Order: sequence, then C-alpha cells, then structure tokens
Amino acid sequence: MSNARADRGPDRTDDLTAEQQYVSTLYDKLDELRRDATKRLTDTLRQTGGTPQARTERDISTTMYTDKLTQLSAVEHGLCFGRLDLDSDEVFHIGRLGLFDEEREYEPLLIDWRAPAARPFYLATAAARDGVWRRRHLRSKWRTVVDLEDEILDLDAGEQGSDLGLAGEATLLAALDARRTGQMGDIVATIQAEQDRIIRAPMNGVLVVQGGPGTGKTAVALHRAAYLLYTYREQLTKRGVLVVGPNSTFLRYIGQVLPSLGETGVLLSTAGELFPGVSATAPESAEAAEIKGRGVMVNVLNSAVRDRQRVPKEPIEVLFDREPLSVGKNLVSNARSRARRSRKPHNHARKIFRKEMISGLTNQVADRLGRDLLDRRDLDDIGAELRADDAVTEVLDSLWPQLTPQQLLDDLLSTPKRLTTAARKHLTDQERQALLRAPGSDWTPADASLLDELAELLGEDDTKAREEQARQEREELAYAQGVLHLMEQDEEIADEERLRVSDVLDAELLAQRHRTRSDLTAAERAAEDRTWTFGHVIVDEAQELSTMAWRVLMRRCPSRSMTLVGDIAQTGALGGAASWHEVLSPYVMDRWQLAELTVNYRTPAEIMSVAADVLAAMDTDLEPPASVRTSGHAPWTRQVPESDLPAVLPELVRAELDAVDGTLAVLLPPEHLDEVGARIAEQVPEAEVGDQQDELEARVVVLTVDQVKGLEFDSVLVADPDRILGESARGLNDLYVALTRSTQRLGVVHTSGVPSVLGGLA
Ligand SMILES: Nc1ncnc2c1ncn2[C@@H]1O[C@H](COP(=O)(O)OP(=O)(O)OP(=O)(O)O)[C@@H](O)[C@H]1O
Repeated sequence: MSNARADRGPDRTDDLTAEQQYVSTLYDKLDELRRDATKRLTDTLRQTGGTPQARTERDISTTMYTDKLTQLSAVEHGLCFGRLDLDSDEVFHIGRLGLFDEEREYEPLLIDWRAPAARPFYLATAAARDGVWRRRHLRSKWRTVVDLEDEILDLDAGEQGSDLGLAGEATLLAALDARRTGQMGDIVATIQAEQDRIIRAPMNGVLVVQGGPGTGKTAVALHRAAYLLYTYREQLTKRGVLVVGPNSTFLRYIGQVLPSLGETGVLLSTAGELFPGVSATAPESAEAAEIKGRGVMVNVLNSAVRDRQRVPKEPIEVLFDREPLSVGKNLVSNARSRARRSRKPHNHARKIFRKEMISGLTNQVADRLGRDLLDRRDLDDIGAELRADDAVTEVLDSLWPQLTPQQLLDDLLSTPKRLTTAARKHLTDQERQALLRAPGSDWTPADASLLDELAELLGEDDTKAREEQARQEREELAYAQGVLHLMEQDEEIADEERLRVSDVLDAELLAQRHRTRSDLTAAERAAEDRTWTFGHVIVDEAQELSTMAWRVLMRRCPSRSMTLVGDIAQTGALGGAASWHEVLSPYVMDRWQLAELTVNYRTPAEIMSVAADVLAAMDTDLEPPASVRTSGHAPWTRQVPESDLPAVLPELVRAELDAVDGTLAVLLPPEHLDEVGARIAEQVPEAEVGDQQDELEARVVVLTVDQVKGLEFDSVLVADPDRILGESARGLNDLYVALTRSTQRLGVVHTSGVPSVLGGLA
C-alpha cells in the first residue's frame, strides 16, 4: 500500500517508471518466497529415517512445500495487473496472489484478485465507485510493465467505456485481439462485472450460468473454481472440486487455466471418465447414445438385474454326499423374495439369498438323516458343508450370481434375448436393435453412466478386497515381528548398529501399513473412487448431458453445491437439455439460481450477425449475445460441388492460412471427416485431423462440430453446411456452434448454394 494523490499527475512515462519500480519489488518478494520454499523442501527431503509419525509429517511437509512452489511459479506472468486508488488516499495493487510485508506488520503489498478488497477492481463504476477514484490496468511482458490504462471513476469525467459497460476496455480488447494458441488462458486481469458476480456467488446451492457463445462461460466457471478454493479452502481441499467438460480435447484446451491460477487440486473429467478403471471413449451412433441416456434406462437396468435372480421352472437336482437334493421352485422363490425384500443391492442381497437357500437345503439333508438325531451343532456342520460344496455353489451361483456392472452391461447389450426381456416394456424393437452390439465391445461415454447406475444397483462386493488387505497387513506385521525376534535372539543384538537396522525395518513396514496415501490430493483420490462425493461440482457445456449422466453427477454431489454452465441454444446431443428446468426439477425442484451472461468476447460482430439468423431460425425469442468488437473481416463463401470437396478444400485451407495470423479450424460433417480430413492432412503439413492427443498444438485442425464444442480459433472454415443442418434434429444448433468458434475470420464452403438460414452471407 502506498500514498496515492501524488501519483495523479498526467505524465505517463513517470507513471510507467513508478509502476515498474513497484512491480520489481513485488518480484523480489516473490523470488525471496521461492528461495525460502525451495530451502524448506530440500531440508525436508534430506531428512531420512525416524518414527512412522515423523515420516507421515515429512510427507505432509513435502506436499505442502511442493504445492507452495508450484503456486509461486504459476504466478510469474502478470504477477501484478491492476491498481486501485481510493478516496482515502490508499493504493492497492491487485495481482495473482497475495504478498505481504512481514517487516511492516504484514501490510499488503499485493492483493490476491480473489480477496474481498480486490472486488472494486472488477465492479466499481463511475456510478457506484465504492471509494475508488482511479482504476489502473497494468500490462506486462515477462517482468516488464509495458503499458497502463487508467479509468477515472468520476461522473464529471464522462462515461467511460462502451455501451456494454466494459471495464478496462483497451486492456480487454488487447487480450481479445491476441492470436489464439490452442490453450485457453486465464482472464484475471480483465474479468468483467457480470462475470465477477458469478465467479464470487456463494458456494451453496445450484447456480446455472446461461450464456450465448463466447460470453466467457468456461472462463467464468474455471475462475469460480479458483475463487471457491481460495475462499472455502479448508472445506474444499478435503472433498475436492470436480470440473466436468464435454470431451478430452476440451479438457486439454482448458487444462492450463487452473494451474496458471496456482490451483492444482481440481479433478477435470468428462462424464464418461467418471467410472474408475474403465476407458469409455469408443464411438457410437447418436441414436444409441440418446437411447442410453434416457431416464427409462434405470428401469431397463433394474429389470436386467432382476432377470439375473432366477427361479428354475423345473427342480434342479444336485448331488450332495452322494444323495440328490432338490432345488425346487418354492424353495428358490421364497429365498428370492426374502432377499429382494431386504431392498439391498443385488450383490449384498445375494448373501441373504444364499443363507436362505443353505438353510432350506440343510433342512432337506436333516430330514433325510432323521431330524430327531441331530442337534444344533450338527445342523451348523451340515450348513457349513453345503456352503463349501462346489456343486451346490455352482447351482446357487446360477440362480443369483455375483455380478460386476461390466459383466452385466456387456451381456445385456450383446444378448438379444436378455435385452428384450429387460427392455420390452420401455424400448421399441427398433430402439433395442440400435443398442445391440458384439460381446466384449469397447465402452462408449454413454455406457459409463449405465455402468455407474449398475454399480449402485449391484452394490460393490468388497469382501475379497478387504480380506486381501487384512491378509497383507498380517503378513507385513508377522514379517517385522519375525525379523525383530530373530535379532533379539542374536548375541549381537546389543550392538547399536544392528538395533538401528531393526528400527528402520520395523518403521518401514509400519509406515507402509499406516500410510493413508497422504501424498495424494483429494482430486487424485476422487479419480480412483467411484463413490467419492465432491465439495463442489462445476459442469461445462452442461446442456449436452443426458438424464443418465445427470444422475451420476448428482450422486457425486449430494450437497448440491454446483455450478452448471451452458447454452440451451448450443445443445447438440439428441438427449441433451431443452430447458434447465427440465434438467434440474427432479433433483432440486425450482430451488436453483439462474445467472446470465450477455456479452460475446470471442466472435466479432460481422460473424455474429450471420450466426444470429441461425439462432432466430431456432427460436425467435432467443437473443444473441452482443459482440464486444468487430474484426474488419467480412465472412466469405464459396461453392464447391460435393465430389470436389476433397480436392478443393486443401487449397482453400492453404489460402486461408496465408490470410490469417493464427490458428484455423476446418469443421466438417462426420461423413467427410475421413476422406476430406485425410486429403487436408496430406497436403497441408500444419494440419491434424480429429480427436488426437496433440491436435491443439497444430496450426490447422480438422474437426466435426461435436469435437469443436467449447473451443475457439482465429479462423474457421465451415464445410457443407447443408449436411450439418440435415444431419440431426439439432442441425441448427450444430451450425450455430460451428459459426461461433471464430475470433477473427469465417469462411463457408457450400455445395449447392448458401442455405437459406445463412441468408446474411449470400
Ligand atoms: N473478461 C474477459 N477478458 C478477456 N477475455 C475474455 C473475458 N471473458 C471471456 N474472454 C475470452 O473470450 C473467449 C470465449 O470465452 P469462453 O470460451 O469462456 O466462452 P463460452 O461462453 O464458454 O463459449 P462457448 O459457449 O461458445 O463455448 C475466450 O477466449 C475467453 O478467454
């Protein structure tokens, strides 16, 4: 904090010099903190041996100092980006983390952007100054301050900014005009007021953020995660924050934002990745995915589970002690009813079924041997023998098997008879046909929600895992005790050297036993645990999720502390949302808040006016977001016969690359992806096709609309819009998404005239 009024002078160079001096002292402070954290970490790592408790404490310290160092390196760029001058003559510098002067009673040197004191930097206006008379935006390159922008919040000074009420407009536009890199960046320096209100909204309850393309929904969602982790640190570090995105390309695109804000304890995942141990990425038809996402699948799965709890039509004979036992309809039916009445999941209720069956069969054996001759102990022995008998076990397992979600779903989707039995009442013949596939097929994203639902219906049987863990622990303990015992018998036990060796051995083993994986963050533990519940869940492109996927997410967040961001007009999935009310009412009735974002920071006005026609064709009541800027490039069109697309598109891509300084996306209907994509990749060395690990680093990327959700590029080439429109019932939504991905330029390559919905282009 420093004195302000003296800085009010108009000399820009002096101002820059003064700011540079201040910012340099901040970097000195940052370096000092880094040196300190490095030293502490090295000291900790140097220590060895000690008691199990000391080791655990060391693990915790190591994690703490490593996190600290990660956080301190994350804030290197743009450490300080703003300054507030208050009427009280105080000055606050705002930056990516809080820094304090220990020698002056911890006076703040830099205020963390998330702290309450930084709020006016984002919210103060001339009409509501909140004690601020000047807001200054600093632009830096590495550690050098290169520019500054002042806003005098004084009604007499005239209204600042545009009609959209933007803060720090020049700084904002400079950020928006910068060419894209394939990785989303953070926006801490230029968060706008409508975004800030969402980022800092209270954590509890469900907040829906609805906004058109480019309104910063993703950016806001990620900054909200960082804000919540800062404000509710203790609560959220324990339970973690989950951010769900539509596909892995999108997750790679946003992957750097939170680390750049110094936050690493967040699990980023697609809905399909939430079932641990299963990679659910195989493609499937939109129709099959839609059917699997329907709420009625709960009934289908329920029936499929019940179908595995069988009653034999004819008695089954099983030899026990060389005499036949009869496993008849009544016996099984009674046992099944009892087990079902327990309302426990299938694998847990199986124990009840087995108990009832063993008791029934024990009675049969007892009757055969003469019940009067047997006492309680004899009956228990017969029961134990029946339980251990292979033939009996085989019959019982066939009537009520132990099942995993994977087994059951694979069987269900690859056995027409099973699917018909389970789904006859809920799906048509044609729909069932669309679900059938070969046994052992790879899992698709829509399968993941079904597996999760089945895990609930079946219940996990962890008896074996628990027995195994207990056995390991016993072995480790026995080994340690054995080693110590041998040493005690040894004459050399008195030797101090040997004693220390035994100490270390014992400590090692005990430490292993006591290790509760303190080295893992909540996010890492959550990723491995299907039943983990999160402190807060953020869903991006939330309009795309199916009813079944929502059920999974709601199970992961029983507290319903959630932020859901999306745009109903961009819904592409056939089973996606048509309204937020429809999605949320089964879980929270109408107890959710709606916040709207209205300004488009991505798409220039020239392109947005074309996209607005498509939006109007969807629903005349939908308002397009207002673009912050123009690019000066009118969208262009070109007619190319469909059969010539493979030959001509590579040429058009090359021409467009000459015209744009930055990245280019070619958006194709899925049918063209293989052939046209391959030709582009052949002829344009900078191009990558489809959902690759490294496509975002490429200057040109060829994608379908489904794959481009949430992404942005400097130039976009949309090919065969007629096909995109005709492809699904959501064709207009898909075209709207495609058109709004560009930050600068747009080209539309059509095959038989510009579609009427793109009238503005003709
Ligand atoms: N306040 C801001 N300052 C600087 N850049 C911003 C700001 N808000 C948004 N942006 C930028 O605008 C672009 C669009 O933001 P984002 O991707 O979050 O929008 P979106 O609403 O999720 O879009 P869509 O629904 O189309 O995927 C991004 O490049 C983002 O960094």
